[in-house]
Amino acid sequence: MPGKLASEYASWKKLQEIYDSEHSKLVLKDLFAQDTERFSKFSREYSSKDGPDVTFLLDYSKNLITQPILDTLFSLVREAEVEKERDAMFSGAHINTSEDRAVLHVALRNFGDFSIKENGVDEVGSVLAHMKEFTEAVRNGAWKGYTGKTINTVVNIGIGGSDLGPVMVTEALKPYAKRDLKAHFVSNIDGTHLAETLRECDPERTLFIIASKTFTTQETITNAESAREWFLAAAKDKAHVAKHFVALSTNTKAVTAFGISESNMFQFWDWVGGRYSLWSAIGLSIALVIGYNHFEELLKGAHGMDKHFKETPIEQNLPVILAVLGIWYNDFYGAQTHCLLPYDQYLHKFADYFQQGDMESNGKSITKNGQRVNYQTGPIIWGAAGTNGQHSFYQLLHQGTKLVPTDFLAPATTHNPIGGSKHHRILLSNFFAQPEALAFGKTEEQVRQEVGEGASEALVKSKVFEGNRPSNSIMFPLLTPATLGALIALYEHKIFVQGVVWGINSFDQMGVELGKVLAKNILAQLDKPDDVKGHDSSTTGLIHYYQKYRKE
Ligand SMILES: O=P(O)(O)OC[C@H]1O[C@H](O)[C@H](O)[C@@H](O)[C@@H]1O
Repeated sequence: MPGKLASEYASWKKLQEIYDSEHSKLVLKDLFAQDTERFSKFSREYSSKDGPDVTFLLDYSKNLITQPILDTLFSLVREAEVEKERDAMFSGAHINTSEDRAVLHVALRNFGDFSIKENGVDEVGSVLAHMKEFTEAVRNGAWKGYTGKTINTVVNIGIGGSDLGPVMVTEALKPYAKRDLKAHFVSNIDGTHLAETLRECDPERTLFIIASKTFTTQETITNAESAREWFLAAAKDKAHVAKHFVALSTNTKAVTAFGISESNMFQFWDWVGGRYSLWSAIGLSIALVIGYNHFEELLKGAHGMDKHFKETPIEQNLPVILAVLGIWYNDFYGAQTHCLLPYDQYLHKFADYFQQGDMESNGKSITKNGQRVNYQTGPIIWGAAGTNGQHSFYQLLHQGTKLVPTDFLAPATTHNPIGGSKHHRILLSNFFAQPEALAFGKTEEQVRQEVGEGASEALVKSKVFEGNRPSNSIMFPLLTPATLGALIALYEHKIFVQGVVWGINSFDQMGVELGKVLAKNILAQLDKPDDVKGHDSSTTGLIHYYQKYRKE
């Protein structure tokens, strides 16, 4: 039942018993040796039923599980009524209870399959049409700047969900990009971010996209105001702002008060969470860079995964499978983190994106019913594009004291087959080798044979790989817009399933508020040492140090 403590479910208790009595016997080397069918039992191929072709393989055989463990994890999902909650989400029920909101990113990419009732859902099509018309005009040069020149640079000003999705996707889909349209993303309030970006912009040919769901975010509004000042220093006349500034927001009043007319505004709705918003008007920079048709493919790829999630029985449901494996490590093995390792340079922002997607969704400790959880919720998400990580943090993955469950992702084919795909074969050999090394390690006996007689015991021990470190591998033919859409939706729904099992609300973000309030108070005290009041001695000391050394 949504909001119930997960530890009260019978299957949770059973999982604890299984863990206590069996975990020392769960050794991947033995599990594979005992069952030659393990890969075919614990891997699944996804294929989209309609829409653009999407297919990928999820291999979860290198996990510390047996069929009975998996079955108990699926029972947990049933006990937590995940399917009921999923259907409630898809129907438009207000499952974001603390904010009394629906959660309908699936409505942004619904191509007629789900009937959803909520205010604004019937406007999705017209906003998409507006995005299509606008992006085509900018890309084909019909949209002109204030001196009659075409746009060659877009600057998306936004933060959090109004930044990370567009950044990650435009990077991931660069092969589809219009190369003569440069895209920049300014998020940080640090003036350096905007200043360094503006150095590369021509006011006559730059389009600023002010992306903010609330249109009250301090960083975004301050950056937008400074960008407008920079623009007006060249353009002089405020009337020219209309040709160079557009807004993506739910807050029409604040947008028009900023000086952007409603006709230059792309609307979305309060049922779109910031970290689930790249599918909405927030994706305008994506559509500008890769073209509207490719943006639509991205949406369709995600929609295919939505249908899979909505219609597939729990045992074959890929987001559910990823979710329960995560719960197994997080709550029974005590793993603190989850690592995302795409072996694809284009996906180099994938982990950054899901840091917000997962940690802002499931980094909660109070259930929907107001109880403190007595188990771990959302993991710390981190990662990097392969093979870079191998030369930095993989040491800890292989021989450190922490259990780090990992997801490896890779395309079979590269968009850049330089050297007859020589690079790609080397990349993939690493993608295959790392999970193998993590799972099966290297025994002391093997090390002894290698180092020969006379090697010190310490040296021998230091070269042993214990193995038994779990991972998932996801492989797809090529990173296309639709494939990326499906992969993002796969992880979104995984996060959803985990949130329901843990009984928390994955769709609010109360934890970001306190710091914002304190910063506002401190900002008003920064000028004079005498103004610094009401803080602990550490905070006071830090502010005084700043006041001693600051230069305007
Ligand atoms: O889009 P905005 O309203 O400007 O919000 C930008 C971001 O700021 C907030 O602090 C939230 O924690 C994020 O979920 C959100 O994506």
